[in-house]
Amino acid sequence: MLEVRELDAFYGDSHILLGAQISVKAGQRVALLGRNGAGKSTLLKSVMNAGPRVRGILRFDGKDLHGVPTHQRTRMGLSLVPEDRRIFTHLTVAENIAMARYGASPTRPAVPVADIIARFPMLAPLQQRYGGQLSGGQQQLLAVARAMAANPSLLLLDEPTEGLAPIIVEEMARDVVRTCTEGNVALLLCEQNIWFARRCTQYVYVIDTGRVVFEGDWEHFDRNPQVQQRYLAL
Ligand SMILES: Nc1ncnc2c1ncn2[C@@H]1O[C@H](COP(=O)(O)OP(=O)(O)OP(=O)(O)O)[C@@H](O)[C@H]1O
Repeated sequence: MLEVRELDAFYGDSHILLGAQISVKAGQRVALLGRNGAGKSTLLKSVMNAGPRVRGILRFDGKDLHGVPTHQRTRMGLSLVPEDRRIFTHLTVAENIAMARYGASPTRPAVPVADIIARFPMLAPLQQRYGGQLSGGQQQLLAVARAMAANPSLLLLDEPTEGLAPIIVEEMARDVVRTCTEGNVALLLCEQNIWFARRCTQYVYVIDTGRVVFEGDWEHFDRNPQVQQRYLAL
């Protein structure tokens, strides 16, 4: 489904990704781990055409993504929750979720708000509350719920647990796994929280200074403590 090969990414003259290679299969849930500044967000943004200039192979469902604008990538089934959430603070929770219809297409209609709320139970009592009145954790859940309302086939999540209380992290892990599994939605998750990444995904990539330095399932990851110490400081 997503194929990234020999991907270079640049901000101006800064060369951030150096030949990065990852792939995500339909319905597969994949973690991308790495230290601060390793290039995780840059990779997600490259997939969405949301900032860096890129060179290399970038394909989604067999289609070359070069030159495809961001809104079109959303209509193809890609949905990104960026690190800063981008919640509309002056709209209610229900209205924020309903905004997903602007990314919909005839072949990929938005999921009704009520269906999304049913999948994210913590949002049910908050439906009429304004985005700006939510806690950080509630805002993050809302951002994930809104991304799912766009009916993606691949969800890109950028460090959703940053700064969240453990109880919300657990709730989010449950909601993410359930909604991805029920809808056969693939996941590409950038994380520093290994517990959450392990709970949500089946396969792991580790990235360091713009290069993929490890890939494998979690068992393989556990058998390589040197990778964890060297690249993740675990
Ligand atoms: N808009 C930008 N312009 C210039 N350089 C940038 C920009 N965004 C990120 N960078 C640089 O690119 C490198 C990779 O950043 P990136 O955000 O991809 O890392 P990350 O692995 O997601 O880290 P974190 O976990 O801290 O979010 C860093 O050195 C960062 O300073």
